[in-house]
Amino acid sequence: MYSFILGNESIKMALSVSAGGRVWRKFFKTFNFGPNSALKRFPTCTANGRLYSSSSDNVLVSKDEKSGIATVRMNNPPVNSLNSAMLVSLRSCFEELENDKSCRALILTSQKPKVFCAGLDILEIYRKSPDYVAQFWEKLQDMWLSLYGSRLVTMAAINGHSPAGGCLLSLACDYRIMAEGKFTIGLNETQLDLVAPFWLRQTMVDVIGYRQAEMALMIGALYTSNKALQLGLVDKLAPIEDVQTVAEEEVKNWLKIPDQARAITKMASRKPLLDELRKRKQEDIQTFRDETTRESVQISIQQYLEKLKAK
Ligand SMILES: CCCCC/C=C\CCCC/C=C/C(=O)SCCNC(=O)CCNC(=O)[C@H](O)C(C)(C)COP(=O)(O)OP(=O)(O)OC[C@H]1O[C@@H](n2cnc3c(N)ncnc32)[C@H](O)[C@@H]1OP(=O)(O)O
Repeated sequence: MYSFILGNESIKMALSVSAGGRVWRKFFKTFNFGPNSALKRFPTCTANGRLYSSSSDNVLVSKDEKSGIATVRMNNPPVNSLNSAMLVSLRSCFEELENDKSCRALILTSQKPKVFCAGLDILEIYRKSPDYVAQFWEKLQDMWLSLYGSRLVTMAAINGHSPAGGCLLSLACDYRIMAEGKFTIGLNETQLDLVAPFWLRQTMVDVIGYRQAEMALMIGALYTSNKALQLGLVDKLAPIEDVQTVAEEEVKNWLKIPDQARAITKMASRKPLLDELRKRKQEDIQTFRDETTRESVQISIQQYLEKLKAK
């Protein structure tokens, strides 16, 4: 019964051979997984289970065939900022791993230690047309839906700074291990005169609780690793050179839990937010487009860029 969750077809197969099939059937009927749900997609992986077709090298993927643990390394120098190409590569990589029946877990990390991800590429929202920023935002939504809604064990191995969109990626994972030291993490959007969208704010609330999230979001706080651990924003700290090894050990513990029960439990708790974004996708795109192209916001972004360059 507790076989891999590969998509709708294998779930149906598992149900038909299972004595407890009725229970699971009722579960899936009750939760009515939507069209983008990882649990509904049909697997398309090749015979050897590898289908990593990214045409660029901004995302590097390696997979241990024995354990089924894939490591996804962001590789967009100098700071892994999330531009359109990066968002598309990440999404396609997450989806390919999702559909790879031999993959059970994903570790997300940076190829360049000291910076996990600097967040959205600010240049993608600076003096761009409304249509361009709308398309950019949709790419972010789609990437997030694929990571947050993944059946896999997802672990962020945060080997450096992780502001804004870096924190968004981390919060979309199941567990976060961060490098000790001077590195920071948080949702600092308000410092750029931006407002984090409802789905991102909600993940912060879900992870650190209402009061702390409300405060952190309002002041756009960036926390050191120690403070982030104290708040529960990350789950564990490790010396920077050990972050990957600690992540692999932690994943192995998680993989002792039967995949199906773990993934269904995860989906049951994440489905409301996934559905809410799917339902309000266009409204969310419009808000982003209208907000970011406002002249006052463009001036704030320009000032922020100048501050970054002058650093
Ligand atoms: C309901 C309302 C809806 C409205 C919604 C509106 C907005 C929603 C936003 C939602 C979510 C996400 C937002 C974001 O992610 S915004 C981006 C925020 N990111 C940051 O604030 C981080 C900025 N970067 C840094 O703090 C540092 O670069 C660092 C990550 C700590 C790394 O430091 P260091 O290693 O010293 O590198 P440098 O600072 O020297 O940077 C190297 C070059 O990279 C450029 N850079 C850095 N970050 C970015 C970025 N995010 N985008 C574009 N470019 C970036 C930096 O300027 C340097 O360029 P140079 O070499 O040409 O000088």
